[in-house]
Amino acid sequence: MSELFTNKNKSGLTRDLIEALFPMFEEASAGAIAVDRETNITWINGSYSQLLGLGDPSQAIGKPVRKVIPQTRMPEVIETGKPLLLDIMEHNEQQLVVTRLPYYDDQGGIVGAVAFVLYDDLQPLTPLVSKYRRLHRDLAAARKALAKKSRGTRYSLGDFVGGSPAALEVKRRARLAAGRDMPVLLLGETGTGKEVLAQAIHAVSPRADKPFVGVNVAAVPENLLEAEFFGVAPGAYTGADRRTREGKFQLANGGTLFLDEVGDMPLPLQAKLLRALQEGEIEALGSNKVTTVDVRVIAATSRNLEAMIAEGSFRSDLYYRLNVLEINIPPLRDRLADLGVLCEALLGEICEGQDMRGEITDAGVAALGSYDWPGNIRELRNVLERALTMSEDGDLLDADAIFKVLPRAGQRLVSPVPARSVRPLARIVAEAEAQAIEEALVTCRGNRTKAARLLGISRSVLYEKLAKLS
Ligand SMILES: Nc1ncnc2c1ncn2[C@@H]1O[C@H](COP(=O)(O)OP(=O)(O)OP(=O)(O)O)[C@@H](O)[C@H]1O
Repeated sequence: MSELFTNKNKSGLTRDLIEALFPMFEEASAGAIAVDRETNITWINGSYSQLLGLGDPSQAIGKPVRKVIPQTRMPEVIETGKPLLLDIMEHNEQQLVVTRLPYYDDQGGIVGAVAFVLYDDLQPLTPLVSKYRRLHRDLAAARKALAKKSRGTRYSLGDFVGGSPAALEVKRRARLAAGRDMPVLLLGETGTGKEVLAQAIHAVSPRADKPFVGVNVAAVPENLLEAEFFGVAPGAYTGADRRTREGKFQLANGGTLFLDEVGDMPLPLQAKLLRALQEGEIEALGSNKVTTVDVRVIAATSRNLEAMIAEGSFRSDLYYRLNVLEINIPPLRDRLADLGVLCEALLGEICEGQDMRGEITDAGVAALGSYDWPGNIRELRNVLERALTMSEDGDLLDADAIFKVLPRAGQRLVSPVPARSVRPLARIVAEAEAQAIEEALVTCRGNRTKAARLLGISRSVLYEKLAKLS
């Protein structure tokens, strides 16, 4: 086998192949040309000279190929002895797909090169080129998503949509917070974007390439909170788990810890949290070893912490520790000017990857402005999603489409169930539950603790159900 590839045989094989394939290539290609060792043209066929606008092909013979085709890479093929199997060459604003091959004498020395123009128009390659572009785009999007994921965040400051003076002030303060390594307290009703903002602050802070770890205080049962925050030493609980379990503080080490619904933290744990923040030290449950942690805390709440301090349910020293830089996120009803851009962004998100247009008329936006949005932007997203689902007008939402789904005082939205239709019981129960939760949240203006009480369930069960719903 290896003798086949000695220089002599290789050159013989190449010549044989060239002789056999040449007429076929010449016929099928849009042009062909040959040069000698000095890169002077020795032959050019009629179609190539026509393509190059030469008129009489014989005029080109003997001329250096670069004089006739300035962009050619034939000299490179002669110099390296390596073929250029696929290349795109520009000539007179035209893009030509070319292949260039060296050819040898019987001693294996290069005597020249031959080139074929495979396509003089990229049209036949359009499916390939667009597939390549699409893959390239997908790759860039996947890389971006991966980078965000490895930081632990999904949002950046651009995701906090809004151009009203109130929204711009929020973004200004968020940028300020990002540049300073200090605790931040985010205040705002449910669904106003506290988590969006916390992630965005982390993503533009010097800790961006370190973890972002979030914990929703209200969603964790009270007896598990300490372990959730500070971890568990091996053997802390008799029997079962003998491994170390890291808490959120350890997981966030070097990065940012987001304490959502910090107002729901029980008093005994508030004291431990204060110590962790003051000393930068934590103690895992069942351990007597103190570990140092370096964590930047961003806390958020929809509750009135000052009123809680007055009634004795929140420690004032913890409040001052958390509230070094405060950002108040206004409710949607106080920045209705942002409805238009928010609709555009949310409809874009909802329709992404689906065959839906998702647009809203000015009258549709004005209709949204008639409501007071206790669930804020989360509720706006739900309303738009529902309007699109029920839309009969090619996904263009007008005022009628909005009024059909907009909750009204005393009349909550009921999904249109065709009369007498029988559906699986589990689905009916799930829908009734979702509706009851929504009603409770609206009645309590988004206050989840009150809503849970109204529904007769614990806060953590309510959070579990909300997580499933979203
Ligand atoms: N300014 C904004 N621009 C675009 N989307 C937003 C904005 N604010 C919130 N959202 C969207 O609204 C939803 C709720 O946001 P987020 O979870 O950040 O609110 P929150 O204030 O933390 O709510 P909660 O207090 O109930 O946890 C998310 O889907 C988020 O993407």
